[in-house]
Amino acid sequence: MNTLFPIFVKVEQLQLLIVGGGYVGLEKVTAVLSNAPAAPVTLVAPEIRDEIRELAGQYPNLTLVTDLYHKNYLTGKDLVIVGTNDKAVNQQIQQDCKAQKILVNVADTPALCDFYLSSVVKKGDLKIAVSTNGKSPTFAKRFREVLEEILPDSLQETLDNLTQIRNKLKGDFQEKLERLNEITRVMK
Ligand SMILES: C[C@@]1(CC(=O)O)c2cc3[nH]c(cc4nc(cc5[nH]c(cc(n2)[C@H]1CCC(=O)O)[C@@](C)(CC(=O)O)[C@@H]5CCC(=O)O)C(CC(=O)O)=C4CCC(=O)O)c(CCC(=O)O)c3CC(=O)O
Ligand SMILES: NC(=O)C1=CN([C@@H]2O[C@H](COP(=O)(O)OP(=O)(O)OC[C@H]3O[C@@H](n4cnc5c(N)ncnc54)[C@H](O)[C@@H]3O)[C@@H](O)[C@H]2O)C=CC1
Repeated sequence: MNTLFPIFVKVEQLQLLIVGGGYVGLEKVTAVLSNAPAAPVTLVAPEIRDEIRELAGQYPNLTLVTDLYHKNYLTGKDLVIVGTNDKAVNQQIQQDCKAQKILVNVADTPALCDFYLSSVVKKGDLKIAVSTNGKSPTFAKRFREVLEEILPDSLQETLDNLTQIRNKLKGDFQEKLERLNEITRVMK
């Protein structure tokens, strides 16, 4: 059974730390910024890939720190993603986060993760997160591609129209709910 509880996080109002500046660091920072371009992100690692440095040029909210991890870097952080190539360091960071009740993801060790990243399908305001419970990230990626392909671009227009109707509808909650259910019945 997949017991993960999906939520959509307002990461733009949280402080995120990424530890590790290699391929995994790049993948994770790209995933975050492609969803939330203004999210405040700090990335710390002694060696940081050029692609990440280029991103920092594009995103003023991405702060790079060329240093080894130290517990002090957790101060003020809400979420941490760990992706160094040193298992012992990854484990230490996870323990430090748990001690401070900071939610942590250790990319290559599912057992040490409080949360997983997902494959994200985006069509305007519609966002669908795909999880395989850690079973196959590649399946999640492929399924994202399938959904992106089949969902029409006109979805945004539908959402905008529904928002207008939603804002115009008078009456109590129950009446509005019934009307909106009626209008969207065509989707079934
Ligand atoms: C548990 C989880 C924790 C987490 O990272 O949050 C995790 C763990 C691991 N990933 C590994 C490998 C790969 N990960 C990807 C890709 C993605 N991985 C992502 C999420 C997750 N990966 C979480 C579970 C998500 C779920 O439930 O499905 C995605 C969805 C989101 C993102 O990272 O942004 C993103 C696709 C984004 C997209 O394109 O849509 C690819 C493919 C590729 O890069 O093309 C490969 C190589 C092929 C393969 O192995 O499948 C390894 C082995 C490492 C090793 O061998 O050393 C582990 C560790 C382990 O499984 O033990
Ligand atoms: N979850 C996932 O999607 C995947 C996970 N992995 C695993 O993740 C790990 C990292 O992979 P890559 O990014 O490809 O490695 P990499 O070698 O490209 O980068 C490692 C990074 O960790 C940094 N680092 C090392 N010690 C550190 C410390 N004490 N403090 C801060 N930063 C430190 C290095 O400076 C470098 O930036 C590997 O163990 C790999 O097996 C690999 C592929 C996919």
